[in-house]
Amino acid sequence: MVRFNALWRDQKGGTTMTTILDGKRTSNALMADLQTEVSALKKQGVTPGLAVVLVGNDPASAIYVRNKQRRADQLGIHSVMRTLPSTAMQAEVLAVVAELNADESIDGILVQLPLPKQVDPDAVVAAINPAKDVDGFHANNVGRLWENNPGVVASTPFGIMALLKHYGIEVAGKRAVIIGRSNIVGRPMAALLLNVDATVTITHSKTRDLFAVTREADILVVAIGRAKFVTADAVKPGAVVIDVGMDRDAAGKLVGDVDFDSVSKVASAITPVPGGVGPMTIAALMIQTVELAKRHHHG
Ligand SMILES: NC(=O)C1=CN([C@@H]2O[C@H](COP(=O)(O)OP(=O)(O)OC[C@H]3O[C@@H](n4cnc5c(N)ncnc54)[C@H](OP(=O)(O)O)[C@@H]3O)[C@@H](O)[C@H]2O)C=CC1
Ligand SMILES: Nc1nc(=O)c2c([nH]1)NC[C@@H]1CN(c3ccc(C(=O)N[C@@H](CCC(=O)O)C(=O)O)cc3)C=[N+]21
Repeated sequence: MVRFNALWRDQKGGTTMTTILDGKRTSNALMADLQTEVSALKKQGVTPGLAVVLVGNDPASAIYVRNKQRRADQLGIHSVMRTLPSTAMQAEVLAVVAELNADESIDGILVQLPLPKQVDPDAVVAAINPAKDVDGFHANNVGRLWENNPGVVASTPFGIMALLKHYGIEVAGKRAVIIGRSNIVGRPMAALLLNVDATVTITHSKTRDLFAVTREADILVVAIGRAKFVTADAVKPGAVVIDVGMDRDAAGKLVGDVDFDSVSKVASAITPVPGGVGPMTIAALMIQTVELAKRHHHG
């Protein structure tokens, strides 16, 4: 069921309900379907295997690691965690990746980003077997995405696309604006939206008059890493607003990059934090781990 909260005023001055895009509920629904698939695979003697490599102590990574472990356990996905200290050298990280590449019980490998500064993320990502690259970060998989060929894609953008689809939000022909150009969110998000015929603009810290650009958006995806950065004056009335941020406010509470209270009054649909993009990212990771396991065992 669609949940509503505020009323927003449309361009003709009428009032309309705002849809809260509930990532938690949507994720639970997708995981119920995936459970059937995992159970069927297990009957054939195949247990999907996921390995997570965590180096150091990034706070957003800590949340991610905890929640995906819980979901993997629930589904019966074999999940292993390799933790290295923040002082680990690049060679140690590469050695762990090599070991997981060779491990037959592992279908998907995910290296948590960011990595400590002495470790080059490009070198680590390049070392992952592209067939086990469940995050879709390897250049082979990034290339396939931009060529609009099927393959694994970054979990967060994949999860966002699944959420839009679940709520029946049309993308073709729409103006999509993304704030942020990271390899893990902004860039793959742009490619996925482009592949379904949105007109896409990517903005970043050097963008001039940022809010003039974001006000053009029918679909606005925000992945910056600054608490409540996007306020109502950045948003066109009726826009769909997707908040990727995992930030802390002054009181230490988990909040997004979007000021939910003001923006939910102008948006037609908006994701909350928590309970929006985060759970969809986990769902996407589980779906793609199972997909890789199927490819691995059945070709
Ligand atoms: N819910 C989830 O599943 C996930 C949540 N996250 C969260 O999303 C947020 C973003 O993550 P990530 O993409 O990895 O972050 P990065 O730090 O890698 O990228 C941030 C981007 O935001 C841009 N930016 C920074 N400040 C501004 C500004 N003032 N105006 C416009 N653009 C700006 C940067 O621009 P420039 O390139 O010019 O520096 C950069 O492109 C974080 O809070 C992170 O924790 C991340 C991944 C998954
Ligand atoms: N290689 C890599 N891939 C990533 O996708 C990746 C990463 N590294 N590094 C860190 C960021 C961050 N990230 C999150 C995913 C889910 C939640 C999540 O579950 N959020 C819940 C939080 C609920 C709670 O408080 O527990 C929610 O929003 O509802 C958070 C953060 C993925 N990232």
